[in-house]
Amino acid sequence: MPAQARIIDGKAAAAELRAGIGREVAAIKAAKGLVPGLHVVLVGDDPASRVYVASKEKLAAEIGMNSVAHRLPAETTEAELLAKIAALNADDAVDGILVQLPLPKHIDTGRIIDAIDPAKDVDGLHPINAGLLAGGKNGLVPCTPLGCMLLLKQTLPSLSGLDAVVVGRSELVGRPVAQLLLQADCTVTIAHSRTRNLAEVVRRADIVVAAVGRPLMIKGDWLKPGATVIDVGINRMPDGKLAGDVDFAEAATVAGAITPVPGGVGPMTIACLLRNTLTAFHARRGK
Ligand SMILES: Nc1nc(=O)c2c([nH]1)NC[C@@H]1CN(c3ccc(C(=O)N[C@@H](CCC(=O)O)C(=O)O)cc3)C=[N+]21
Repeated sequence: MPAQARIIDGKAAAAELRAGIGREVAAIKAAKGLVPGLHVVLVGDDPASRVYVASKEKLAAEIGMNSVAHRLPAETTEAELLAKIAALNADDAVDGILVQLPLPKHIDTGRIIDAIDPAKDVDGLHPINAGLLAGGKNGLVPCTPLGCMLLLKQTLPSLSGLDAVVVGRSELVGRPVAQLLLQADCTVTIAHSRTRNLAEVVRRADIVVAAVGRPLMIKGDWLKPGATVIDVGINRMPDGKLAGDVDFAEAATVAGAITPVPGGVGPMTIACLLRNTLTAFHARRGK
């Protein structure tokens, strides 16, 4: 069967978003002589993390931000990482701090996230930012959920009243994207590994956000015809290729619109990280 769904071009949307941020960065530099600074902390040498951090560094530099990667050895202790974060918190030139996840097992991730100044938490993961989001008074909002919403808003004329099903309940994606969908007046269901009749639940959705980390889990016949599908999954397959959480080949024959992997949510995540860095800059020292 031929693909019918509109392919949502996250790569193009992200490039456009970055170009706009680049123009803002240039204007800030011209007017104030200040350069927003994004600092990414990477502990250890996970190959996937290395690639992501290099990509964040490159794209931040491309739009004229001050982009610094702090690469720490895998043996870095929790106390040493906390000291690094305290130094970045205290440095006025640092607008955004992102600690690349996952961290080595000997480090308590929650303790590290809690130590980041919420005003510099461009990942939006600090409990203060998560709490603000849950209350509908957004501080810094997690990048991937923000990217999902921008793609949805450019795809659909209105989100109000639509049935949205989020598959996955992670702190990084599932929970925050559900909050944003609720703010956009969707009727939101958060499904997860214990959900009964998952296919039936997903079939009710006008909007499906798949964020489970299980390759090709969501099949074409799980979808309501015409549904908008946002695939957050980025799974490395045995053949080396990337696949989403949605079976794209099947889903594209049923959905109204769908994000590809790669080229969908991933590039938007990084663009939204740059957006958040600018937001943090404005809130802290853009006044
Ligand atoms: N503190 C923290 N914040 C994160 O936001 C975070 C993190 N840790 N750890 C890892 C995950 C993963 N992540 C991705 C971002 C962009 C792409 C991306 O741009 N992907 C390209 C393909 C890249 C490729 O070819 O490998 C795409 O989907 O088109 C992927 C994955 C951010 N993460």
